[in-house]
Amino acid sequence: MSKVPCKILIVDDEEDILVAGRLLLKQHFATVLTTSDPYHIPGMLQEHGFDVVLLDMNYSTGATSSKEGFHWLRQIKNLSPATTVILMTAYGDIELAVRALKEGASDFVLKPWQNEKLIAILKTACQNKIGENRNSSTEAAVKQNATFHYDEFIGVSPAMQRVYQTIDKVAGTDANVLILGENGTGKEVAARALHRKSKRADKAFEKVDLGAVSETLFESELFGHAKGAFTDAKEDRAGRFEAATGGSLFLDEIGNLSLALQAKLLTALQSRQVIRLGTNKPRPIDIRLICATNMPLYNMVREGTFRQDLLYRINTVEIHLPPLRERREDIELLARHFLQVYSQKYDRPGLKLSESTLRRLKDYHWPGNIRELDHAMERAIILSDGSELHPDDFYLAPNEPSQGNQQQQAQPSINADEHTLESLEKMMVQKALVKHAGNITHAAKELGITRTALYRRIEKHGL
Ligand SMILES: Nc1ncnc2c1ncn2[C@@H]1O[C@H](COP(=O)(O)OP(=O)(O)OP(=O)(O)O)[C@@H](O)[C@H]1O
Repeated sequence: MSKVPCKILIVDDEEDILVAGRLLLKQHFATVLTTSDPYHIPGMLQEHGFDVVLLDMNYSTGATSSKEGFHWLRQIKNLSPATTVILMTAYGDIELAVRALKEGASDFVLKPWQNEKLIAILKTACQNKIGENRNSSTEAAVKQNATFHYDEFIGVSPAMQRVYQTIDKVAGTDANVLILGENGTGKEVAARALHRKSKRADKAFEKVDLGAVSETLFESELFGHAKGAFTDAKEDRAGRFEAATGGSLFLDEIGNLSLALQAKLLTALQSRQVIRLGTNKPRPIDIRLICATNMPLYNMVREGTFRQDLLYRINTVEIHLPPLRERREDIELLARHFLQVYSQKYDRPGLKLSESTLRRLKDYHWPGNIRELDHAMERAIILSDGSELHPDDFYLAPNEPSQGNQQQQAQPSINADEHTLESLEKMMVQKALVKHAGNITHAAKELGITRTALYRRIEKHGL
């Protein structure tokens, strides 16, 4: 009996179902893969480009609300619109199944299934696919599909799927969210996604970089001031809390706040009101608070540099953004995304990544995470010649046994006796660039020189 040339994925958290399904379907269809972890769906879709996904509706033990099934149904339709989804539901879930059909599922089977019926449903689905795919394989369509996006995130790794699901769950609530992750992992992207998916989406998203607000301006910046409250206060001004009314307030770099300012922020959050400097009128605040930091807040609480009560106020829900080196399956997707963006920007159509470049990018430890990959791709595209990017076009530091940028990386020490002034300067510049993942502003700040002076030195030393 010849098998139907169709690729099927079965997703169910019960191993017995997967084994039974695989044994049955392999007799009739060319490719049958299974997974018990729905977080692997996006990665598997990208790799194999399935024609049909047979999807269970409930996952966490005992869950029967089918919420998860709907989440994964939407993910599949978003990532790979050409893939047919057939749902598996228990008897009694018919209403849910009907809702799922409206949301894009093609059909449903009742569990426990009848073998002939399941095969018939899948054959019909596959035959329809074969008709549709005569000219283009689903795999190619999936690979070319630029919609491996969740909001503005690119990434199919299970680690990122967990992040997307948390954002989906929490966005509709007013819970305070704390986003943790190394530099450049996408904390601001996550904060904006939370806002866009919330019921506050049509109101302001106010971002305050607490690392850049001075002690003296903190209160006026956050709570506002009245005319004449201090020398430069020429007129009444609302602070960021008020500006964010009805919307979201994103406090970035919250780990950089001094203890004195932490106390002021906590008071405002506890009382849910602010008082503009130079006035005594409390104004109620109506904001959704999102905070972010790359600092180890829990350690800081232990060391006494971050208030525990403030931490508990801001961390109702925590989102941890994994470093890029812990989700290597996303590197190629991101690299291709930036290739597309910058080859368009710099008018280099048709530019490709060589196989050896891809290998190098996937092996690298990316201490500056996605921001570093973004900059590395842009720089390589600007500096490269020819139609392909090669490993030499990238300025990447040697891989270190790094734990990333949350703890300071061990930098090779420099023995001044062994070098000339010139070579020392080159090494210092190099070291600062690596530490700050090519970020000129930060590297210049660390070196105590201006950005222009740093650019001059980069050019001088051919870096
Ligand atoms: N998953 C992703 N897909 C595509 N682009 C991303 C993703 N994550 C981050 N980026 C991009 O990487 C850059 C850094 O992201 P972002 O500013 O959100 O990081 P961050 O964690 O807030 O960094 P920092 O701690 O330095 O403020 C941005 O240009 C952002 O658009």
